[in-house]
Amino acid sequence: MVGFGIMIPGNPFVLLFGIAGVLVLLRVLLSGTALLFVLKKWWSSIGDWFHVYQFYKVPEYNESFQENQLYRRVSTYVNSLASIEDSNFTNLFSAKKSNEILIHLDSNQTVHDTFLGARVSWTNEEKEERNSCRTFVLKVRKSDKRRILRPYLQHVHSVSDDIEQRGKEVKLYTNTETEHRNNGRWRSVPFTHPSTLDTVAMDSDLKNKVKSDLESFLKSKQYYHRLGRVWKRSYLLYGPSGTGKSSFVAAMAKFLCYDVYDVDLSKVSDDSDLKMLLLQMTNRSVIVVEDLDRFVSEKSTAVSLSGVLNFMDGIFSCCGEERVMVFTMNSKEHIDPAILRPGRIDVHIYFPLCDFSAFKTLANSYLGLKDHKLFPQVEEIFQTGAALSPAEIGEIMISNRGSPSRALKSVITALQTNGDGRGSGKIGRRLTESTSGRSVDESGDSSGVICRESVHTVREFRKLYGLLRMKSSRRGGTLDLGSVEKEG
Ligand SMILES: Nc1ncnc2c1ncn2[C@@H]1O[C@H](COP(=O)(O)OP(=O)(O)OP(=O)(O)O)[C@@H](O)[C@H]1O
Ligand SMILES: [Mg+2]
Repeated sequence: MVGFGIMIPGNPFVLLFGIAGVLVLLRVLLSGTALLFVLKKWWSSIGDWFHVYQFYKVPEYNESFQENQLYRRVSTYVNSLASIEDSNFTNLFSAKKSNEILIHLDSNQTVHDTFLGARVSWTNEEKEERNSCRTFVLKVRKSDKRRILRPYLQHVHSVSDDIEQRGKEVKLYTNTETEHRNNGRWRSVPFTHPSTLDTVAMDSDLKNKVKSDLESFLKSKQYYHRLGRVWKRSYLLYGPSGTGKSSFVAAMAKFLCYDVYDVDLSKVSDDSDLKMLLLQMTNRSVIVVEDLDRFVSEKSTAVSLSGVLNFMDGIFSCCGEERVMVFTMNSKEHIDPAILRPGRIDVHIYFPLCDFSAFKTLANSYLGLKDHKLFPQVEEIFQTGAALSPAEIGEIMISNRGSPSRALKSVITALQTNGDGRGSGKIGRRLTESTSGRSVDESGDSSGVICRESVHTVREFRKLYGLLRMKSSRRGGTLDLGSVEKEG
């Protein structure tokens, strides 16, 4: 009889070699199959039986609903780990550079990391419940925690700093409805508005003043702190529709390299909701409230006037630093004087309809024209008081960009038919004023924006623009050089 059996080699080395060979063969066969994944999971659970772990939570918001900066850093760090590719669920996004793909950890997924020989893991916890915020949970072996925790968190900090510096992308935040308040009220998209301070047509003196005002603001941390003031500055941009207010806000944010928070008052449920939104904004940001006059006069928001005033300079607005607040409106006429009272909004900038000088700037940028035989005719029409908004003129130029002569003729026709009288009295309004009690230039140089209290500066400025009569605006008590010119 011939028996079947497994031949066991007598030499132990041959035996070991054989076992190793079988394991390698198994590994090769199993790689890429679900079985390997299950085995790995078992192996890690067996490891977990032998260790005691410490868990650290990093929530997105702190108990006062302010953004936890560490959460943002951890998120940047975790999404940069190579091991994220081993996670079961990830989100893929196209990056700013068109051929780059970004991988982001999906909710409730875990990613592993090693540091100084210790193995740690991060889980991106996201609960379905209302009002619960997103949290990263760090898992560290108790035996490793004393040795690695501090240096590891420092490592997370410096890596995320590095990444953020390399690819700082300015973001535009918009507030969501109250019902969607999970994970905070702000949603962000990359801020890609094409406007810059160079592309906005406005009086070059005025533009330079605003530029130097912003520059001096950026350098004034110590100055504001010495005065016991919050390091923030507010601007009111007002003027007819299509004169470049929104474009200028975008240009300011780009110039400062700050994120933009665009507050939609129609989506704010009440005054305390507005405070909450303010608390959830980060530092180094431009906070914009567009069309404030409309919301206040039409009462198309649930926010009260006192809610708006508190937002501007109340105690809650002091919870952040290095912030620029910008309010836009079409006219100051129907606005409550409390909003315009001196000191409430630091700088007021008027955006006028197009005059001949602004027209030339637009013709240069839209049509590449420095001069043209039709320019004298255009100038003549402007002198009769005809005016259109830069948006209207820009539109005509864009649609006729193939033929500069046709574009200019169309502008002339539009000025003759639609622009009659709209521009009268506008020239003197291309001014800025400050109600903060300080010249914009912190060195005390009065060449900056006008201060309400600094009467000499105001007079000099008025002389400069040929405005000899001075009058306070009817209700606000704020200097409004534009209305003087208009009425005078
Ligand atoms: N001063 C300007 N210089 C260059 N382009 C301008 C200027 N004003 C307006 N435009 C162009 O017109 C369009 C509309 O401008 P924008 O939205 O900034 O006006 P606005 O003052 O905010 O108007 P509204 O009061 O209706 O919100 C933009 O595409 C912008 O490029
Ligand atoms: Mg606008």
